[in-house]
Amino acid sequence: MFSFVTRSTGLQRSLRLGTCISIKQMQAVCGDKKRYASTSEENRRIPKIYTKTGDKGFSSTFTGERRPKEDLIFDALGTTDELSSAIGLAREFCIDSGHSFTDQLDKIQCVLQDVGSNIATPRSSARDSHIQKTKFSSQAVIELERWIDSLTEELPPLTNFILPSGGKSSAALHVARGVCRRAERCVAPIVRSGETDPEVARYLNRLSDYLFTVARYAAMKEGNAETIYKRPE
Ligand SMILES: Nc1ncnc2c1ncn2[C@@H]1O[C@H](COP(=O)(O)OP(=O)(O)OP(=O)(O)O)[C@@H](O)[C@H]1O
Repeated sequence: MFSFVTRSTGLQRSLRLGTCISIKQMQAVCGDKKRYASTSEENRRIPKIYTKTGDKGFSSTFTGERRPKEDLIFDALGTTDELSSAIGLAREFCIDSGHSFTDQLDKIQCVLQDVGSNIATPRSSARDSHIQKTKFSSQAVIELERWIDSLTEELPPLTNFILPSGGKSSAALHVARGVCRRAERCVAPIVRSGETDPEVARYLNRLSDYLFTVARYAAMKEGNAETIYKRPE
């Protein structure tokens, strides 16, 4: 028999994964949205954000496995979350400056939710249904490449090493780029061990190039000079 309690608990866990909730996954956990919407008043009570189940230094993957919090999976999941937060902050500066590319940053934050879903579903404990629901599409990499190429067409060629600079939007995008490269380092070992989809690593690798390019683009559009590396005297 369908047990909403079990599914609701799963949804709460999924929602608390933070980086790994997507509509696809919510529907996966809830069965479907209609079913979720038609639950009784009692079941619709707002759940507490804390379950205390993580207090002893262990947490759950989306496949239901318990692992220590220092596990490579949580490291990669947490760093992807930091990356999305860094992009979110940069996006706020970019909106204030009226940049045209903020919808790209929105889209990237959504894709990073899917990256989180993939990471939170280690292949060694995933069932076929988990794998299908959290499959990461290579389409997102192609889209990033298109954006990079189009922004690059407007930029003057790079002739020097530039330092993170060029105004608040640009500098914040460089911070996000640094976090992206850290996320890439965290993901590398879990891709190598077969736990995570290699497309996730490709996406993060391309995303740091996008963030570098869009940081330069933001500086250019705002008329801000980028600081050029000079050998210290
Ligand atoms: N420190 C962490 N860094 C990255 N990911 C984490 C961390 N702790 C938990 N997670 C992942 O994020 C999800 C949501 O985090 P949450 O803090 O709610 O988990 P928890 O600590 O196990 O539970 P609770 O906070 O209710 O005791 C977890 O199910 C787990 O997959």
